Amino acid sequence: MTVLENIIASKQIEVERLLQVSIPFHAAKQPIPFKDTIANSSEVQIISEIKRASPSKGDIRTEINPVAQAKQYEACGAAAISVLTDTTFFKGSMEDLQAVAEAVRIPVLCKDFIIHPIQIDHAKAAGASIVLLIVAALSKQQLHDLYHYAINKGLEVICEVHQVTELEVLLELNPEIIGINNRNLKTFEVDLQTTAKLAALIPHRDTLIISESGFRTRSDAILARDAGAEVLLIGETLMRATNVSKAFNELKVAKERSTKHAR
Ligand SMILES: O=P(O)(O)OC[C@@H](O)[C@@H](O)c1c[nH]c2ccccc12
Repeated sequence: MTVLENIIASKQIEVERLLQVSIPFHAAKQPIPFKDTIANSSEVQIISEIKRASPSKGDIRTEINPVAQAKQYEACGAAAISVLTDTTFFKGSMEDLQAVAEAVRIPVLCKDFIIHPIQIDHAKAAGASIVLLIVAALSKQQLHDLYHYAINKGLEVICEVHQVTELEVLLELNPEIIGINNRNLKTFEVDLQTTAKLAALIPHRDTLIISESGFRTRSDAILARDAGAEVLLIGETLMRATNVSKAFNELKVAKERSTKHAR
């Protein structure tokens, strides 16, 4: 069994449980726009992640105060905050997301392995503005159904791909936002070239491309920018940083790139 298969099996049990209980959250705020705020910026934007632990890295910072960390991200100029809400594998929770969403004025992404609409209901009720759908974790039908379910709830959706075959399935949906994960969720291998490889196959100029995972240095950020990413999703490097704003600014690059790379 791959890690992804393992996680999905645990999500199936979690969904059974969620279907038995009433939703414990009632977000006061409406979703906050994300994609439309990116277009006018002159810099590559950053989605900063609250990630206490992961199956690939083990404990990162389990004791973190997610609200204090998120407020630092917001002060740095993050475009959005991603909160890992899976407990079993990432030591996060929907309570983390709810606390963060209440404390910041920027959109919050529910970072989880969504396989059922009930998870989208919980994410929205906890205050998420964006949800993630991982193409590798879903059938084509599930992907279509969950995508439209979330959009109809007024949420924005980041559809995540890692392989060409996943991208081909996804493009039929004509999604507004595509997340290219540089990390293979089945092997945990990270290859920053994944973004360039897949971005070159995305035909619509107005599709927002987010490059996800593995960013440590400024040259990593430049590589993704030159491949066509307008947003970077960064977790571990910011979680481990002793000086968050210094680490953030290191990874913040101008949008401008040489014309030979332009899509
Ligand atoms: O910590 P990193 O390498 O900066 O990665 C962040 C983010 O991209 C990663 O957490 C992630 C991307 N897609 C996911 C899907 C599920 C869980 C986690 C992820």
